[in-house]
Amino acid sequence: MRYASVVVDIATRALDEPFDYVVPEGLAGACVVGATVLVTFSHRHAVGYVVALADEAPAGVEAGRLLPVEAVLAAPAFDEAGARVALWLAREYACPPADAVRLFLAPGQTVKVTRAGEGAPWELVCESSGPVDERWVALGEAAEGFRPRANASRQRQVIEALEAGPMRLAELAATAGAVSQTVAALERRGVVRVWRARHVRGQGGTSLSSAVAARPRELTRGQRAALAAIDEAREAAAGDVVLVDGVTGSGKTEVYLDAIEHALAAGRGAIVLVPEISLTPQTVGRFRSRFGDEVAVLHSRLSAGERFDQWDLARRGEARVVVGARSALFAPVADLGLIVIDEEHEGSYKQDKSPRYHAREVAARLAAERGCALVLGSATPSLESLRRCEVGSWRGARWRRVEMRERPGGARLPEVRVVDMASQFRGGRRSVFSAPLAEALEGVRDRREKAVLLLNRRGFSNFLMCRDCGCVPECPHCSCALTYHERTHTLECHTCGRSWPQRAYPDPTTRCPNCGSRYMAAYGVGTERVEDELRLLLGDGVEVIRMDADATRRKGAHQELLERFDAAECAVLVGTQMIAKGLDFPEVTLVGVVNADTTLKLPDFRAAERTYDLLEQVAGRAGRGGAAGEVIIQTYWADHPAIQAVARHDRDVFLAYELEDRRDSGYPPFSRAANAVVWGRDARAVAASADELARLVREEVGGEGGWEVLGPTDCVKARVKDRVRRHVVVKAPLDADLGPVLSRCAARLPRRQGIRMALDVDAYDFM
Ligand SMILES: Nc1ncnc2c1ncn2[C@@H]1O[C@H](COP(=O)(O)OP(=O)(O)OP(=O)(O)O)[C@@H](O)[C@H]1O
Ligand SMILES: [Zn+2]
Ligand SMILES: [Zn+2]
Repeated sequence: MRYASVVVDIATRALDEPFDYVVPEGLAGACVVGATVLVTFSHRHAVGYVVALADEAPAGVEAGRLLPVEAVLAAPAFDEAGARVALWLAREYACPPADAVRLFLAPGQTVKVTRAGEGAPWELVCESSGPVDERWVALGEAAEGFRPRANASRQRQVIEALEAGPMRLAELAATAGAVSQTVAALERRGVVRVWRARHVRGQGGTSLSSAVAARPRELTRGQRAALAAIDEAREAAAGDVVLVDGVTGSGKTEVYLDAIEHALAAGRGAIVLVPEISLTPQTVGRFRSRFGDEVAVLHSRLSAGERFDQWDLARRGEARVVVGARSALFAPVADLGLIVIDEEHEGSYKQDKSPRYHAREVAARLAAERGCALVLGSATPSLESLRRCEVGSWRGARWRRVEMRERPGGARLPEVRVVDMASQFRGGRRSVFSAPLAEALEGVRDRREKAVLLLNRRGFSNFLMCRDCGCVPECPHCSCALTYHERTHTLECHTCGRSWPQRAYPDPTTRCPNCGSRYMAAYGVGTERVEDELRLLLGDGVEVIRMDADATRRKGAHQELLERFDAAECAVLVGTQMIAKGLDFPEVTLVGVVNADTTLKLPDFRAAERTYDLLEQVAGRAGRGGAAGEVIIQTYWADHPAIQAVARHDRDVFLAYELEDRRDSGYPPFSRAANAVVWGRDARAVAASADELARLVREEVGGEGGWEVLGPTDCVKARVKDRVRRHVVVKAPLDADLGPVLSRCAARLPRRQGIRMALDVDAYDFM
């Protein structure tokens, strides 16, 4: 007899353990680890996932009493190693095992057991995105004379992509986004042809020729050292970690490409994670031009069907390199040799909804389970990774750091100038641009070059402030400062999305809600104001491109703006955080940071680290080509170590200050920190639950060394969508079982109507 350990997936109940079932003779072939199965659980049908198999009945269980697996519903999506990682993830991040297992399932494939209503029969619903799309697309007869309308940018994108030759529809979608409707429209006019064909491997001749062309001339010394370390780690097959600590533009991506090539040559696959925002056609193109059809791409802008196709290419072994955002980590790449996480310091690798896992930590676990190497790359590594490399190991794996300090071809890091805005203001200057920055921008215009201007956070500092009492209007539902939008004269809440006409808030005469003063003035700057002042300063001869959350809301807009910037002769790109990452435009000679400080003042222990990362990354956009680059940082806190470190290209200036602070206050990387948030409409019930939770945790770990329970207190965002929020912050030693402790306490909490709770282990957001 075979026995299956099954994670049962029931929407209304968070079960925290797998359950055992008997595998009937007839299902023995199909009921393997990773399969989706139908079982009976507390007198009803339920979907489950097989996470382990055994030949003996589990200890302490009478085999005859076990229920059978009733049917196999879907082919396996993960193997034993995947199952072990899923169960570990659930424990580590205090989430139900079913949530963790679902990360590994085929995208868009859901199997549910539902019923129409109380008493109605249970029904099995299988939704799947179907088998791999074998459709091909090429330019058709009508392509010659066809001119897409000016606003049909998708059409233009599709046609441009196809000019290089026929493509699989799925591949086109992976580079250009969701295109099915565009392709259908073009097909009706004969501009493109679509046909079905079995994709045959090894006949994609085009990718091979470009592969040779794309190879760099010669690796730098740092690149060679990094590559050797990665090869060694992969061959050791023990989950070793290599941190590629390379200055901006030092050629980290080239190292990943070579390392993957070596892995493929050794018969092993690779997974590459990049932040969603950096997953542009350029980035994907670098991988495709090297590895052609071996590459599958996974990201959230694909339709469910397109994601399934890409995922299935990996499962069938046709694509051995998967490039994608966070969730690509769970792609079914057989014989994995390498996991690469680019920009490993990025906060977006922490998922902000359940399961609240951190891709870096899960990748380390996967690497250990699969016996592959983990490569972390960044110009500004996280303090956690730096610390582990200094210690030399973490959770049984070896961690080592390789430095790449030079840019290839002798390109130098840009000069950085810090401008003290307080003295600019005292000198009577009211513009958002200091004198040095204005002058530098004029220089860019006169020399017909390009500049990048960073505004720290969209509209964060662009709020109304009372000049008499300092009061800042807040959202009555979310207790955070309202953002002032000049164009529309509205005040907007960026937590819940509500907005008010400026004149209607707080009253028609725009008086201060606190003291009644009439001197309410817009404070700080938003991207729109910078855009306006820029046009005023530079006149018509310079293209000004604004890139912020508003300008990129539409699908594909982000990419179009970057292409406009690329194509322009002389241009300034103005934007928020999203312009700081990964842009590689050699003609950029000036980077200006309009307001470096806003993120420094956030109530979060990582505020200084985030500011340092952002400034160093954006500074790295300058001087990547032949011409020397210049960076100008405007700040009210010129002496802050985070800013001084960037000015001097010396990370140690920042580390010395920051590490001492973290050690003193007992925060990561010297400890772990979790955030438990309780929310609901009833403030008293919220308070009671939060109090109870804090008490339970204190009871369980109180007196143990290294543990500390803070709160409960109101969250910084104390109200969101009319829910009151309180939280408890728990600090624990590095080797503590933080997740299990919190789950146990949460399970003992008395249930209260309408009260919700989120446990965030190793949290990144404490607001
Ligand atoms: N050995 C080399 N010889 C010549 N050019 C190279 C070499 N390695 C990389 N390059 C080029 O240098 C530029 C920067 O390289 P790459 O994008 O890999 O750097 P990066 O470290 O990933 O940058 P960032 O930190 O900004 O993301 C690219 O245009 C790349 O093609
Ligand atoms: Zn006031
Ligand atoms: Zn709000």
